[in-house]
Amino acid sequence: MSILAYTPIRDGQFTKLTYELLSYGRALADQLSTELVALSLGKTEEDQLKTLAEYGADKILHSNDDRFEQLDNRAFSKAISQAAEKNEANIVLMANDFTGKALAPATGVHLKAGVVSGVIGLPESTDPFVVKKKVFTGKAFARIQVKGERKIFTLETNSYEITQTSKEAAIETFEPQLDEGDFTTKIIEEDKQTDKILLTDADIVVSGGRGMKGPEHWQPLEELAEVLGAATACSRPVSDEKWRPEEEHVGQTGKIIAPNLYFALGISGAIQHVAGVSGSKTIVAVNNDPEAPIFEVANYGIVGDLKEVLPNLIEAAKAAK
Ligand SMILES: Cc1cc2nc3c(=O)[nH]c(=O)nc-3n(C[C@H](O)[C@H](O)[C@H](O)COP(=O)(O)OP(=O)(O)OC[C@H]3O[C@@H](n4cnc5c(N)ncnc54)[C@H](O)[C@@H]3O)c2cc1C
Repeated sequence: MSILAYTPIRDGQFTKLTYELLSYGRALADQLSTELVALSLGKTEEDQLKTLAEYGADKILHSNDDRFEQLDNRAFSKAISQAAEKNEANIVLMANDFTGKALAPATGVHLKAGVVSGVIGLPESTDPFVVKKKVFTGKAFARIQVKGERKIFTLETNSYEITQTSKEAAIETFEPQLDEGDFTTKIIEEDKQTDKILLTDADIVVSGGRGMKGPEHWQPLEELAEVLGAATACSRPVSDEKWRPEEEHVGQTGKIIAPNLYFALGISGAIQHVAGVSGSKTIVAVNNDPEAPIFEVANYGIVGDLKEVLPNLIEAAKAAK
């Protein structure tokens, strides 16, 4: 038996979540006294592939097939299943990003595996096999027993510490058996909305709420984002009022994000907003109301008026650079 971790590549790089996934996979493999196999599909530089070992992989499988250039649910899930079968992997790990969310159910069908999405830690027990995930927009936990022999877990962002080692591992070529009919998706044209940092990929996000008082006051928020190399976001009323574009809206009905650092500026912290940002590693809130609910979820809170606090934050960020 082994554990297979599917490690998606984006713009030629593995993401932070990939390294969290491998660190998690390493700990799970140690717990089960088995080996961790990393699988990469599509063109990837050897230097990048080698990093997979540094974060815990015992073996790296790589397919250089051009056809893996864009995500295709059918072809990718079939390839992952074949890799799992070839390596007798009873556990398949994926990131709980758009790739894992798309591929885990289809791979589950191929492998007849039990699928749990958004797992937040190592199994609480392995006999029976019980994993934990957040439910009800992060207000409660569920412990889920997976009964089947084969299991697929997608790991929630920011739920496992990255551990780097000086390990090395062999890179093996993997050639899945796929025919043209397995590639069902063809991207004809890409029309990028913005060349700014993508909100869902951003490491740092600076977000504004109704406390910003109007679209004409957004310049300092954008300046802070620029100094920090951050993406900008907003609460729902802000996008409803057209102060900011709809694609910046985060929360239950907007984008779900999990950056390393989230600034909530003039955001009250309503449950529907927090549902979209609670996966953030660190939340910094600025609000002039000390009773604002955002302070219940914030790691750092500043009680004060944004007119005074924001220029100081910008200066501090510039100084830190
Ligand atoms: C079904 C449903 C789905 C929803 N989905 C979402 C969602 O996806 N995302 C979302 O964001 N909301 C969502 N909402 C709305 C949500 O309930 C809140 O109404 C909304 O998040 C509040 O936005 P806000 O914090 O920007 O505004 P407010 O609640 O008005 O808060 C503004 C905050 O700014 C502070 N403030 C004011 N002036 C200053 C100042 N000068 N300096 C510092 N602080 C100041 C105030 O103290 C206050 O805490 C949803 C609601 C429903 C019913």
